[in-house]
Amino acid sequence: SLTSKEPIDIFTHAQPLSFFLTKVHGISSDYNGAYTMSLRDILSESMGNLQESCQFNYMFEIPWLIQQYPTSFRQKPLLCVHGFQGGQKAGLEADARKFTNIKFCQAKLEMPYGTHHTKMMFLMYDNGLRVVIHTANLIERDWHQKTQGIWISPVFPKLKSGPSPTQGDSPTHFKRDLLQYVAAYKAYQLKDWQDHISRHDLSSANVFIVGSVPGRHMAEKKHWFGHMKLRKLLNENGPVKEQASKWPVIGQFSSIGSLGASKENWLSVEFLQSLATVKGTSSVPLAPVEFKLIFPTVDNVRTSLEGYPAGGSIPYSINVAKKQPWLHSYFHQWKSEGRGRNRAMPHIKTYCRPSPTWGEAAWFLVTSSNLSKAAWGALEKKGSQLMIRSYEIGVLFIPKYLVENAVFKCSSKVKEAGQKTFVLPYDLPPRAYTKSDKPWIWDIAHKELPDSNGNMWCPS
Ligand SMILES: O=C(O)c1cnc2c(C(=O)O)cccc2c1O
Repeated sequence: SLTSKEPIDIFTHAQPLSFFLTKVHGISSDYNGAYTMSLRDILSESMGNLQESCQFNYMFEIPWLIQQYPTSFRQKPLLCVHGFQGGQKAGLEADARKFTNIKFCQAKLEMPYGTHHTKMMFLMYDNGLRVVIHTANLIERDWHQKTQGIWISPVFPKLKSGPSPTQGDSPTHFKRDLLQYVAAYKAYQLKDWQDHISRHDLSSANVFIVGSVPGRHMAEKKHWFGHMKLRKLLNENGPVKEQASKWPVIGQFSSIGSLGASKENWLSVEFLQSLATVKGTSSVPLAPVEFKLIFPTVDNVRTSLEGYPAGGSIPYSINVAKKQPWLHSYFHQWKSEGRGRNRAMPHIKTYCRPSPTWGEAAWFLVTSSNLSKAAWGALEKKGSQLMIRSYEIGVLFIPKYLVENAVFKCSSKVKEAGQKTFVLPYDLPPRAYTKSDKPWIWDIAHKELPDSNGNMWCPS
């Protein structure tokens, strides 16, 4: 049906949810059709006649990136927004030396241990502006055999009435929040893109922005970013208590930070309180809410398409893991039978609130944010300020802005999905670790069993 169609047809078929996974090399074409895109697809002529673009990301392979643009677009102005400093910054600029159309913007990172994780594209066409928010680095390995998530906006037409921060906003305040996010860089190289955004009509945007910007955010700013923005959005637009207060919460990610000596330090109180927020309250959930975490096992990585090298993009370090053994009892395996991606290791990060029967969801978030305080923020000074170290961005899907129901019908079984089904990246219910399963840790040896290429993992 859709496997041979142009990218724009794949895009249209996936409306209004517009949530995609990246195509994966080495799996059946049945799972690389509907609801999947490659970077070449996203940048293709069928999606729009590109004039200039802006790529926010963490890692860039410049020659490979340029190759993903159609030949006719490779000389168009391209701004790359990164967080690199010193030698890494010099290396990036050297790689782009021969591409005179490429400029750089170095995002300021004033908080120690912060990174520029945000993965977003601004695509300016001759007929409007498209925004893409996703989870993949701009390196070939991230688009080859991993599971990555992508949200693609409609083409936002130009406002007839000239630039406006408020005209052309959506019921989800997408324009206001995107401008607020970009403004936080305080970077002169982004001024033209801030102007482009303000000159367009984003009223058709049907998702909420959940971004993170480094800093100590206090007073009203405390709810502008990180998990406190999610708490505010769920307080205003989440499921009602009567319906979902007993529903589980799922977190799925590809890296983990230091979360403290026990769950109460951050995960099960501050963070879960935000994820479990229902409309009208954000007090600690009445009945304890089940929190299930999906993170690859050593065996998931070993038997993956890439083998142990997949673990090179799953940077959970032994020095962090050994401090939080309590965390591993929350863990579930990576399973994606429905999407044909059991062996395509996750670099996608998602959070959602499914029903106990697993066929519905009250909300779904796809984001660059892993399970870390650096990404989501940690409350300080008796909860009066939220300290965030990194730049992150994601989009929150709320049913009433997308379908005629109060909940999403959800499934990973892409072959059975109806038009209004939220097609998930992984199977529900999540499958718990077995007694012998261990979480993937990237900086210890794994040499009991060879991987799918017959190799062992011996990091030095
Ligand atoms: O997608 C990203 O933003 C991102 C950031 N950092 C890393 C690291 C690291 O920071 O050591 C190691 C391996 C993969 C990633 C990665 O994929």
